[in-house]
Amino acid sequence: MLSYRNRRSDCPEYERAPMTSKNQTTSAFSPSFRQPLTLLIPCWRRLLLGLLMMLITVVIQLSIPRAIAYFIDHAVRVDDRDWLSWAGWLMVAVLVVHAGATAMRLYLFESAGATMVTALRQRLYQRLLGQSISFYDQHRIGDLSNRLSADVEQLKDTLTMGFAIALRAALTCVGGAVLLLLLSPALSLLMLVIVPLSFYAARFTGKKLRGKSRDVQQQLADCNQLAQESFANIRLIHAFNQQRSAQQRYRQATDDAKQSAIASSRLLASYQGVTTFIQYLVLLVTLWFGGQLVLAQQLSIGELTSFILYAAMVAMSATGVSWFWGEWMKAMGATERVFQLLAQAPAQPLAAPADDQHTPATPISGDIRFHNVSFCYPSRPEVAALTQLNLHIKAGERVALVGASGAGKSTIASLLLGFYQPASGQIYFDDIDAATMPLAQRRQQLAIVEQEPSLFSGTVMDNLRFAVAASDRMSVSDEEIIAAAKRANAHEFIQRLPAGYDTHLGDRGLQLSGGQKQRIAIARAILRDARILILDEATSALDESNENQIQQALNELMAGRTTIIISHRAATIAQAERVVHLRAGQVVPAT
Ligand SMILES: Nc1ncnc2c1ncn2[C@@H]1O[C@H](COP(=O)(O)OP(=O)(O)OP(=O)(O)O)[C@@H](O)[C@H]1O
Repeated sequence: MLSYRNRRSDCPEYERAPMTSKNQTTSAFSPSFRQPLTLLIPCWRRLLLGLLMMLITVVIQLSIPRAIAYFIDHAVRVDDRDWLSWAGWLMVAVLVVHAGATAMRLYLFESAGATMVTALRQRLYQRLLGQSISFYDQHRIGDLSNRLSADVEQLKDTLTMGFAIALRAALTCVGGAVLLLLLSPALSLLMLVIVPLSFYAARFTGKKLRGKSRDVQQQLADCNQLAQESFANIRLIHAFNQQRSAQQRYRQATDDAKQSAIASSRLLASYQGVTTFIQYLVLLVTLWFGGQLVLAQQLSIGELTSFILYAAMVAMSATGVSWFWGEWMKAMGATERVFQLLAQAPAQPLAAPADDQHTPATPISGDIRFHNVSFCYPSRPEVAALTQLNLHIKAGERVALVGASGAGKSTIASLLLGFYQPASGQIYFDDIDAATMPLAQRRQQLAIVEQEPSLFSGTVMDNLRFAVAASDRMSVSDEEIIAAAKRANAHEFIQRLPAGYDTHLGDRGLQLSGGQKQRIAIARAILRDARILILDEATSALDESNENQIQQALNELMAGRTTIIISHRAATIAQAERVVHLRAGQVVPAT
């Protein structure tokens, strides 16, 4: 007899999902600069128009100091009131254009951000759905949902508004620098020394920020995971009086995240301090040196005024560009895992290819054969769940799988459903090697009633329709759904719900009892009308009063189908024509 301890497997080293897990906060994966920019492609029209608006505002902004210089040096010296009011109206008109272009620019960039973030979320969600079940065995749900929410949002802010602000700052910086050179090359040289300092400070801080931001994001994901787990297990927490310890764990996790966020803010604050100092230093030096030039009559007061305004503009824009560098680094650190996930190929052949979904399955009679199948779960490669298992279930046969907990009963169901692939050996459906069958087609032949059926938030009708929404029977009428519910003995209790079939089931279907959920699951299996039926502890939540009713429904469901019954209940096992005993991942030979 094999014991668990010596159930070591000859399973190959599984390829682990590359995404970092809880304790790995650093990753070798690093998105290129271009990668995030490709996300902007779907909204390029809006962005282009936004850039045009930005160009208008930059040109206006750059022309203001020159206009002021002209005003000081010429206009106020001539006593021409008509000219003054004409100039006033012109300025109002320019300001209106400036305000309009600013509003348009903001709207265009914000809406482009919303478009980008939606497209990214959809892509990421699709990628996640396409991963194998073993991927989910190895990743925490809280972590993944954080990628979809907080990480994506962070990228949006940087890529759209942040990018726009930086671009405007860069344009202003370059334009201002050219105008400064034209005004006074001597004074401009001073700027050449000081401005690069602010870029250097940005580069230095940016690198550090990237790492810190990645840590913050990971710690936030940890908090999210903790909260999700607590909410999902809220009954257990209350039953065991563990509210205080749950609170402590959450406090600890959020305090850790706070510490990292504070460290990040400290870095950012010091950087802001340094750049602000550089900014004002530029102004002071310009003022002092410019004053000398005015005294030497090499510069007019108007020119000095406009020079100072340009110098301030250039210094501020340089800070803006370098600020963006910091933000970019932060966003890259925070979203490394988003790009890691996007780069992760869907798990073929485990994932259902999209166009397979609608291809009708080649009908099979329901004959199943496991030939020398060995398997270990990718998250536990050191333990064999099945070892050289041989099992033949004839079409239409009703077989019960029994055995101690951990013997491998549910694993057989998971392999049939193609959640995992055998490490060695073959599974045949009607002599067709399952490995050669498109996964979606294989699944069309199977229906499962689980021990703890999952219900989605939505109406009862939605939850029933879910069984066939994307299968070979593309649509079913409400009447067919109600007929299935009647056959599953679910119709009566559904009718008693506040809005009948239109009653909204809460998160995870909490409003229903275990037995009611199982009847919904049976109705789903009836709707699927598959050749092979798997009942995984399907009657575990039934009391004696409704057991007979359910059993009737199940008998009708099982008629003419290959049925695999996984159960510990003698009454359920008695429904089988043959009982297969499993022990330590193998079939126990009949004595
Ligand atoms: N998702 C998983 N990841 C890693 N190991 C798993 C996973 N599911 C099951 N196992 C392990 O595989 C072995 C077989 O488990 P399986 O769930 O098939 O047993 P079972 O006979 O259905 O047990 P039970 O009657 O308790 O449901 C056990 O050692 C179990 O710990």
